[in-house]
Order: sequence, then structure tokens, then C-alpha cells
Amino acid sequence: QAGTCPLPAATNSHRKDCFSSRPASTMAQAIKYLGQEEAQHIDEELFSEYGFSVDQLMELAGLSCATAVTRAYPLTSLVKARPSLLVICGPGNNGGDGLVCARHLKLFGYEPTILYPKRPNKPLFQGLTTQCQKMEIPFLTEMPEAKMIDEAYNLVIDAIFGFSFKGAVREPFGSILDTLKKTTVPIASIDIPSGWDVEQGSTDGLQPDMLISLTAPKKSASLFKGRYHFLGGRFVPPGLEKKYQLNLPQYPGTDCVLQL
Ligand SMILES: NC(=O)C1=CN([C@@H]2O[C@H](COP(=O)(O)OP(=O)(O)OC[C@H]3O[C@@H](n4cnc5c(N)ncnc54)[C@H](OP(=O)(O)O)[C@@H]3O)[C@@H](O)[C@H]2O)[C@@H](O)CC1
Ligand SMILES: [K+]
Repeated sequence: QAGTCPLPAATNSHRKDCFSSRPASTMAQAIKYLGQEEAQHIDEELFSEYGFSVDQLMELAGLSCATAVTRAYPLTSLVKARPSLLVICGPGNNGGDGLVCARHLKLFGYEPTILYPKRPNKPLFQGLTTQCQKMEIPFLTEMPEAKMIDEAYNLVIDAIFGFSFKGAVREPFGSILDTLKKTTVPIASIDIPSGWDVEQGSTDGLQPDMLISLTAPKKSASLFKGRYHFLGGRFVPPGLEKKYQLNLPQYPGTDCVLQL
């Protein structure tokens, strides 16, 4: 049965298992794709039962995203003279991941610019914003036109909405997403392509080139058609992984990301 793997969205390691002669009982099970409520329960449990703080996990999530971006789009591969990136941050924790990601990318030698149109009045987000400002990362006051984005940036990082997104997109993000759909520059989405239903995806939504799933992929990730799907957020305690039967693949060595 060469070339036909029965597992959907199989990882490289799963694919290997499909073609190996190992008995079925020892085969790695496919990684779980989470529904919206399940993703939210895991998130809550990490804070309530396992004692993590939001900023701790956000730092690890954002670092994973920056690391994955350097793997898919190394500095030497960028087509523009400057290693410019546009990071668009939304009003929730997905936006916070974007701020952390931008800060690390600056340390990795990229030149991020941030658009952060709706800023929550909370010390966590204010601190992350200050850190970026002190790192001399510029903040835009409005969304540029699609043509300008294509001319100025190598990549757009979409940190607008994550697993709590629901319903029809409200402004200003509706217009921002409409502009993004007109761009041709690659888009890297953090956790979920923004505007996609967390489980059902979207037929006329963004089509990112990269998706970085955090903790575990969400159901809509099975509809992702871009070139790079990475897993990040290597912070799940084994007890929690077991309870939710996440079947996470083994991260190599000390890496904080894994290409699926
Ligand atoms: N455990 C993990 O895995 C970790 C997860 N992490 C990250 O957290 C992310 C989840 O974060 P989250 O829960 O804050 O929600 P998220 O999706 O960023 O935004 C929700 C906000 O968007 C808005 N909004 C919603 N619908 C809308 C609409 N239709 N149209 C317009 N606006 C809409 C609404 O704001 P409002 O309008 O109510 O002010 C709401 O507050 C997750 O995906 C991952 O990236 C890591 O940081 C740490 C570890
Ligand atoms: K996103």
C-alpha cells in the first residue's frame, strides 16, 4: 500500500509508522485536533489546576511562534532588502502572543512593525506593549493598504484572533481582514487563521502560508492548505496531555517547535 497513509493530517513520524512493520498496538496515535470548548477547558485548567500564569504561557507561546517563523522564513530567504515583517495583534491573548513573538523576532534579527488597534486596559498587555516600544519596534496607527503591505513587508504575522473567536467579525477587524485577503505576501497565523471558525474553518477567509498551532491543533487546522504547519507551546504537563488524550508528538531534543 505504498503512499496511502490511513491517518488524516499525519505527522512525519505518524507517516513513518504507517509504512513500518510495527504491530498496530505500538503505533503512535494521531495527534488530537481540539474543538473550541476543549481548547478553552485545557487553557483554564493550565491556570487553575496546574498553577501557570498567563504571562508565563504567553511567553512560551510567543517564543515558539518566533522560532517557527525563523525556521520557515530564515533571514537569508527573505526577498526584500530589509527583513521587515508586519505583526497584527488582536484584543485577546492571541494578540498578546503576537506582541511576544514580535519582541523575539526583533532579537532574532528581523524588523517587525506592529499594528495593535484595540488594546485591553490590563497590566499584562500594557507591559508587553512597553517592552516592544523599548525594543524600538514601531507601532502603526492604521492598517496600510494591501499594495503597500505587499511592497513593504516580507511576511504578515496574524495574531488577531485565537480559539475564543466567535460569530461575525466586528470592526475594526472586519476591514483589516478584508485588506489582508487582498495581499499577496505570505501570512503566518498564530493558533488559528483569523476569521476562521475554530472548528469549521472558512471557505472565503484568509489562506495563510503558515499555521503555528499552540498546545494542540484546533479542528479547523485540518483544512489548512498552506506550506508550513508547526506545533508550538511545549508546556503541556503529561497529566493534562493524558486526560485530554492529546497524543502530542515528541518534540526533538530541546526544541520548542515541531513541524507537522
Ligand atoms: N492554553 C493555551 O493554549 C494558550 C493560549 N494562548 C493564546 O490565547 C489564545 C486565546 O486567547 P483568548 O481566549 O484571549 O481569545 P482570542 O481568541 O485571542 O481573542 C478573543 C477576543 O477577540 C474578540 N472577539 C471574539 N470574537 C470576535 C468577533 N467575532 N469579532 C471581533 N472581535 C472578536 C473578543 O474581544 P472583545 O471584542 O470582546 O473585546 C475577545 O476578547 C489562543 O488562541 C492562543 O493564541 C497563549 O497565550 C497561552 C497559552
Ligand atoms: K490568529
